[in-house]
Amino acid sequence: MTFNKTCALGRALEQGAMLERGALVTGHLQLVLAAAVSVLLGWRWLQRQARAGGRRSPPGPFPWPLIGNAAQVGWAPHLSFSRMAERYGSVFRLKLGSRTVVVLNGEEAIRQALVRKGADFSGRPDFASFGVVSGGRSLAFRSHGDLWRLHRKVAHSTVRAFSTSNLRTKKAFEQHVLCEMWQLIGIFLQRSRAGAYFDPWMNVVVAVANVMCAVCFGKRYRHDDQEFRALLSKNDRFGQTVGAGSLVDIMPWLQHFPNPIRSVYRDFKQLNRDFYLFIQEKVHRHRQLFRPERVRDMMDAFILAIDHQEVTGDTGLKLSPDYVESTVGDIFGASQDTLSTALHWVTLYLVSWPEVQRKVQQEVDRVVGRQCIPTIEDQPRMPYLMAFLHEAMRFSSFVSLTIPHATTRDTLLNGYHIDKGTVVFVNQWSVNHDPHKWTRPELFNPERFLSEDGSFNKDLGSRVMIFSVGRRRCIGDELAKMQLFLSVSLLMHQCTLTANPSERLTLDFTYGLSLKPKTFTINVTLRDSMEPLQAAVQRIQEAEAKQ
Ligand code: HEM
Repeated sequence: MTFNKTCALGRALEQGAMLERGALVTGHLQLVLAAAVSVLLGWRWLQRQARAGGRRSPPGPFPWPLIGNAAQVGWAPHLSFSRMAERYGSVFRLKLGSRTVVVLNGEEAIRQALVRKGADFSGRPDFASFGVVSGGRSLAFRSHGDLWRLHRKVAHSTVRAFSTSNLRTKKAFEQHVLCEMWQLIGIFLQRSRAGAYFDPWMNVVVAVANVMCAVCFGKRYRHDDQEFRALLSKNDRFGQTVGAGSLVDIMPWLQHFPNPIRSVYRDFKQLNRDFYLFIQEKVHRHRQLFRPERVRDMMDAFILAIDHQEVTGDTGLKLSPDYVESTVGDIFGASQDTLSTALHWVTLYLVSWPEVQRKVQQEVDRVVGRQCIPTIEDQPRMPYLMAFLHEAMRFSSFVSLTIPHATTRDTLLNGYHIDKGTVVFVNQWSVNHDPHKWTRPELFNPERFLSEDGSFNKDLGSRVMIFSVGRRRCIGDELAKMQLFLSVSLLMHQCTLTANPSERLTLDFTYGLSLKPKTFTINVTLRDSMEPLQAAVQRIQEAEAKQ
């Protein structure tokens, strides 16, 4: 027994000594490894410097092997980047996994890169996830080149032709918004019966998507259509995969063994397939009923331009027929996610600051009256509403970082050398919250956009950066502003929104390509009669029935 004990003790001591020796050896090994890694990094840095001909690359934090600076980016990359910019300057460099990333902060650096050096910064990274969107023919996620230029021209002119190009198209678009807002308000009132509070998110998404469905392929869906809701409910997962700082593309080795990132990417591929099939089915039916002399909607316009007129670019390149699907997919996807997120933030701000809501209602009543309904022509006479919408976009900066860019050639920015193919993150949030440009940017204050005479300060409004700038600037900015103006003016003319007193309202968000507010509930009451709105919708429906 004793022997055994001694033996056991002896073995334990021996094991202890071995462990200690092991620890010593491991300690030495760690030192040797650390030294080797440092030498390797130093050598690679020297090589890079030599390749850059001694030119300076942007400063930045020390990158760790394998993950680089991924741990420093955290849950809200735009906030981390703004903090890093205070230390390293408005142009700095990071390593995310295997990729070098240059981050641009503040208006000067961003305009310098995207506008003055637009050709050098208009590429997209060769990320695997970008190749999955719209069957690999996405306008938004593919890199620059002649085909992209032609694609963008066709898409941009068609979007304008069905929304903002003249008063007739504006009126046609306005009617789609009017019908959807009438439906949405009806549902809000139903869900608010007996003083109930409800989460407005999914109804807002369906209403916004329905406007784009009507414009793109002349169809709308019921709010309780489960298939449509399931399709739209995947917006978050899309944005989390393609948003700047997502781990899917910067650590491709994570795809080789089971882990949450691999599941996210598999989900992403599936949701892109589902979305593409949804659009493909609509295009198929449209092609069967297509008549060139009767262009019914945006989809017909793309079929006409791509299949029949075979538009060509300067270099003679053509878009193949499957660009109809990818273009409609891009426009439908890009618009419904961003616009529903914008309306969700607007709703949150209206219930968070009831005095702002009252001012909007007073202005709408003064300009429109209670017997008519707001129209797009009322916009110039509603400076407070315009100020509120611009403050909502500035304060939320809900597309905090644009879709990632990439350099198209070796280039110089602020005296720093940047290699061709470098990933570039554009921090729009830093522009909208720059304390040197905005007084107390952390406060929500629509009045900042009003001049002394009470008019809307357009110059200041144009300094809010949410649609990006330069060659990749959003092609739907005018449509988006028009839809937001019409939706909010109609909502405020008809209803009062109230926060749930048993809930603590928070301005926190979930990160992705667009920042989403956390769930909140509201109650909606009718201000007086819905008759003028009802009558306007009836007139539209009767006119449609006659066609
Ligand atoms: C409030 C609403 C919207 C916001 C905040 C917004 C914002 C943006 C941003 C930040 C980009 C990326 C620009 C860059 O990478 O530098 C973008 C691209 C794009 N947006 Fe929008 N967008 C909105 C609505 C729309 C709408 C309504 C449409 C379509 C009708 C649309 C279509 C597109 C397209 C096609 C691109 C890709 C452009 C390209 O890569 O060349 N967006 N948008």
